[in-house]
Amino acid sequence: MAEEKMGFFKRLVAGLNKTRDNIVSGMDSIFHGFSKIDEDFYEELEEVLIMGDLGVKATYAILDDLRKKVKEQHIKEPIECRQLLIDSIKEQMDVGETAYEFENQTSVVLVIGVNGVGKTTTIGKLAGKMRGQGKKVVLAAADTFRAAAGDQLKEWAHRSDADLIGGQEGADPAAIVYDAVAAAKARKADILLVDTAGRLHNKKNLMEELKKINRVLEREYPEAYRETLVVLDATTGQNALSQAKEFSDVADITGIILTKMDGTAKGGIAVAIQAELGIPVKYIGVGETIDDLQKFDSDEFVQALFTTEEKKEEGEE
Ligand SMILES: Nc1nc2c(ncn2[C@@H]2O[C@H](COP(=O)(O)OP(=O)(O)OP(=O)(O)O)[C@@H](O)[C@H]2O)c(=O)[nH]1
Repeated sequence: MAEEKMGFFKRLVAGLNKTRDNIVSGMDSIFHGFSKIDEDFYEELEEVLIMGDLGVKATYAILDDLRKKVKEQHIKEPIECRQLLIDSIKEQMDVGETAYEFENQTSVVLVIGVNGVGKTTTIGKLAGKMRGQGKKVVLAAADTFRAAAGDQLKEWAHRSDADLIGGQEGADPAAIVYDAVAAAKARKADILLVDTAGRLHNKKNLMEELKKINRVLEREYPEAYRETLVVLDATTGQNALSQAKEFSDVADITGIILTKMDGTAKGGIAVAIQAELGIPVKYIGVGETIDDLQKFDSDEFVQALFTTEEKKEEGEE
């Protein structure tokens, strides 16, 4: 079947193959390998969850919850823990309903992320998505630190049919944002997407830069709905989690975009991010083309993760 014909769920199931091998296969062999629920059973589960990048905090919370339910419901068979564990992961990931309000009104979306995580590609995909909904999109190339960043964004602006402002290497990012706001207003844009730098090794400068940009936006564009998204590379696992933590120290993050979820074994990081930080993963990147950005739904994610070979057929509809 052609890739583009695959249903959303089936694509998600397929994209999570390596993560599934990493987490669910290990769990299933524990469920089948143990004849009773004892300390060794919990210890082995703990190892699988930690190795699966769910993070220490979420792992402990999930196992505490499992122990509680096993006791309360007088569970005796290890295999009965499978569904309890699925429910528990979903509960830990619960961050309430994820809002996408910026899609429905005049808005400014600041996009932050360190080099190489897929920030530029993601902004291009987002621009394409918004253009696809008939929206007028302006891109602000305010990541002026890296020489090629502006050129790369220009290419994506062309591909997604969005207007581009800025991109001059070494220019003041806040000045670019100022110009971009003027352009967005003049052209009656629905969405202004701002590509900002994310140099975590210099947190103080980053904080100052974001403050300056925020001041410009508050002053010049108070009517616009605000969103601040951090782009993280799922293949970096725990590193992505620590980047998310560091960024949340310097900015009011409203959502995460996890890139490269296609084919990574470290997709469990989505659990760690939502469970530990309470910040919603709003989109996942599932490939390199303009259409490879999907809205993220944690229940669906956990369901897809635990969909085994024989159950995949059901998910294809
Ligand atoms: N497989 C896959 N590749 C992706 C995804 N998102 C981005 N990439 C690739 O990751 C690489 C880095 O993406 P960029 O957009 O250049 O990354 P960046 O964060 O903008 O990095 P700089 O431009 O260096 O700041 C590119 O080769 C992209 O095609 C994704 O969801 N899946």
